[in-house]
Amino acid sequence: MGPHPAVAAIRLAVRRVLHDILNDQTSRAPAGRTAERLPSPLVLVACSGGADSMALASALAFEAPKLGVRAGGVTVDHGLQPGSDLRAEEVVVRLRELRLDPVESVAVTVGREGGPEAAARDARYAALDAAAERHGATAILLGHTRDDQAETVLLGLARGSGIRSLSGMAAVSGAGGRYRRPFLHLDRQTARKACMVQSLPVWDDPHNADPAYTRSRLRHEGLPALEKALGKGVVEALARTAQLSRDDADALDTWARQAETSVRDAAGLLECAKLYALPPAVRRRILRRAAIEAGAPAGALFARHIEEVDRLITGWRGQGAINLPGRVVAQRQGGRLVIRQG
Ligand SMILES: Nc1ncnc2c1ncn2[C@@H]1O[C@H](COP(=O)(O)OP(=O)(O)OP(=O)(O)O)[C@@H](O)[C@H]1O
Repeated sequence: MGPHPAVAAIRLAVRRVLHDILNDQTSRAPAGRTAERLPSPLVLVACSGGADSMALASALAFEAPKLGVRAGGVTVDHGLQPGSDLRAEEVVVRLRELRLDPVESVAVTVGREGGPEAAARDARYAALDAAAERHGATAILLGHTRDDQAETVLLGLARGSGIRSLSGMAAVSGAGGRYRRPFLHLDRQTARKACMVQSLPVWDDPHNADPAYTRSRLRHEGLPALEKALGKGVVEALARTAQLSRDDADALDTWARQAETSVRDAAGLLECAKLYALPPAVRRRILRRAAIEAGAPAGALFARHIEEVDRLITGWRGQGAINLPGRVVAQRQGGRLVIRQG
């Protein structure tokens, strides 16, 4: 008898990603080095001890040896709750029980910038990056599920900042494609079930149920209300929206990069008449890139800033300079758009 369907599903998802990692390694290898002669790659699982990442750890532990991949694990102690260090040690024990090696717990200090969720995320990714460097890991697996993806799309929708923010999380991201999300097409229930049938103890993060956090409210109130109103398929539809939006956003980014050279004059200044002729989605991307290049921090540059700069092109009536974050100033001068740090 084969494994339980939930266990089969998590293993298949991880197997596919391990194959991708091995293929990438082969295609990047110097000419003449065959797969047999390449060092066995190390893949780490980022594990909070929650159901999603415990399921991921168990599937990695099962699949990696069969493919000649070394498998390890990292848990990050955010230090946000009393006893979080003990819990991290427990996660370490559970990962070792799965025969992952190396396994480590990393303590981080969470700052305040961008709010509690963003600050914890920044600290976590910095620690995971450092762990990957320290151990020479080829990839780090994250346990984000289809449900997490649906939540991310809704958060992007509420921000109202275009299809890039609707495109959610990428299956592959980070420096050199370091981060992989094998469960992005799998629902949270499957991961939880896989832990249950394998008798894997899981830890439920109290933050996940804390209504003080936006994502938690969305998970426990927003999405259930949407499912009630629109039907059960809404999570899947939102995740599909993410994929379609990502493809569209990538295409528009490419278009904007190509168009950018043709709207600059010999001195490299942006020509307003040529910008005017472009579709708004392409033009706004060029304006955003120009503002970031001039020194505006990407995270502080909102759609309303770009819309204002855009009006210098499409709604010109002699208005003055526009102030952007990072002391960047955009102004129209003799048919040219000048964006620079003031
Ligand atoms: N403290 C942590 N240490 C290591 N990795 C983490 C930690 N917290 C989150 N991660 C990684 O990020 C992924 C997403 O975490 P997040 O807390 O957003 O989602 P989740 O649905 O609660 O996941 P999980 O059930 O695995 O805790 C996790 O699956 C895990 O891979």
